[in-house]
Amino acid sequence: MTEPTRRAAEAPSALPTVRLEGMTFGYDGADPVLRDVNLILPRGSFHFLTGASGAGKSSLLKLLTLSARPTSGTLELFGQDMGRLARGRRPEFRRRMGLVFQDFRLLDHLSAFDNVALPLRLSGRRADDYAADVHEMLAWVGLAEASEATPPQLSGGEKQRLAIARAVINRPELILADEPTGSVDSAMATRLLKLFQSLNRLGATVLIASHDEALAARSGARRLRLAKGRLEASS
Ligand SMILES: Nc1ncnc2c1ncn2[C@@H]1O[C@H](COP(=O)(O)OP(=O)(O)OP(=O)(O)O)[C@@H](O)[C@H]1O
Repeated sequence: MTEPTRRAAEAPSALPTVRLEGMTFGYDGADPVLRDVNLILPRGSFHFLTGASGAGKSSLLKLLTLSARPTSGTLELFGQDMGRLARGRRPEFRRRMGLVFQDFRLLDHLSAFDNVALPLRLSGRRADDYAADVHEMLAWVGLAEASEATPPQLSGGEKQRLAIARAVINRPELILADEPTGSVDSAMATRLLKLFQSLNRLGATVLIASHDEALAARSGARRLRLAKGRLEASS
């Protein structure tokens, strides 16, 4: 099976895809779970974010996906200050991201094919134009035979692979993935890592949050580590 064929992303720009400065975040007035986080993800970079359970990895991703707002500090995405962004413009920025959630968030009433096709349909592409791309992506994540199955008919690992296929089908500029290999065996984890690496080579900025230190080490990606809400570069 060949790697997915994709057009190269836009030309690089000097502005980083993500810039966080002095960011602190706590849930509903509780003690901060993230403290004074400074982070720059240059355009086209690939980072792994590791850290113990409860360290704040998912919380950091929630901030980057605009699902939560920092208590203090600055968040810039694609060169724009999110603190000044009108609420109604958030979907516009989210559409530039491919999101892989820990709980998958698939649409149970749609087939695997239609789950993956959804972002393409929403962006106005026609079914006869995108069908081959969807089948190619399903094949890449090992779900060629399951295109008509609905998520409840799939195993945990298959759902995870489907969620990844849906997140990246639209060639997002920024891929944010929360434990994207937590439900698959190590051979599939390596295969999914290759998918993220090939999308990164085509220009996507990638941040993967994972417990899997061994996969992070094998990835060759830059490493970030959260410990008790504080971010440190680990290599
Ligand atoms: N919705 C919430 N409301 C209140 N506290 C929360 C909420 N979500 C997470 N927390 C708390 O924030 C802290 C960081 O949690 P978070 O889920 O970000 O960690 P994590 O590193 O992603 O953990 P894991 O690897 O287990 O997914 C934890 O102490 C957690 O209990």
